[in-house]
Amino acid sequence: MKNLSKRTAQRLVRCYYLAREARALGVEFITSSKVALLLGVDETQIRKDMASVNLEGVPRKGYPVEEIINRLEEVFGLKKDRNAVLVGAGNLGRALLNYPGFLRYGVRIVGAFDKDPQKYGREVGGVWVYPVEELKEKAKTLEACLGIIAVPPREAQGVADILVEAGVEGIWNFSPALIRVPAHIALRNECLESGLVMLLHEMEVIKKSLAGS
Ligand SMILES: NC(=O)c1ccc[n+]([C@@H]2O[C@H](COP(=O)([O-])OP(=O)(O)OC[C@H]3O[C@@H](n4cnc5c(N)ncnc54)[C@H](O)[C@@H]3O)[C@@H](O)[C@H]2O)c1
Repeated sequence: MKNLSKRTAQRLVRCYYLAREARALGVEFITSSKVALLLGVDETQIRKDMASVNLEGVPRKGYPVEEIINRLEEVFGLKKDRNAVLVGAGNLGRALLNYPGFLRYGVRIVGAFDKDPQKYGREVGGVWVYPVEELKEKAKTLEACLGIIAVPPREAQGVADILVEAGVEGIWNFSPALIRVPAHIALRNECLESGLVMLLHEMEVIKKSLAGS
């Protein structure tokens, strides 16, 4: 299988959620036209996307929902168990530590770190919070391959550098800082604030166009 383009991967992630929803409703097959309609994309594109991960439909029935889920979990590497460490046990960090949903993707947060003595030396969501000075060593012993950053933006690059030294393979950055990592590290910047700014901007644009019409 060739490497997926970013766009194909994004569409397939949405197909994956759709298939899970369908399974929860007891649906066994889903047609490309239904997927296309629900995702708001062209049907031919959906067939191409499915074919790119070797998924084939059954004539007059569609794609087997269970097969979509299994195949995409394989493609996205969701069948592996992975340990993660979280840095910054503040408001957002605590919410992430208390969220059990990452386990569904094989991701277990096995340790948290903070620089504030009021925050470390206790458990949050069943995860022990250590002083950040122990991050590099502990992330190694805890065999963490994923680092989650929930510190203020000015601290994010320093934390990312330590995570890289600790040997993580991926960083999930929730701070708005644009951090830099070496090419062999996967990086995802999850800036909720910029999503909010885009939404507010869209609201303004819609309002203006309605006022002008
Ligand atoms: N709270 C939210 O809903 C939210 C939403 C979107 C984005 N964010 C972003 O997430 C980050 C955290 O936000 P928050 O609201 O949780 O802030 P917060 O101030 O509540 O928590 C930040 C935590 O990081 C710790 N910290 C600071 N520097 C550190 C370092 N070098 N090493 C280890 N720990 C360190 C602090 O002691 C604190 O516990 C920010 O970058 C923020 O912009 C937060």
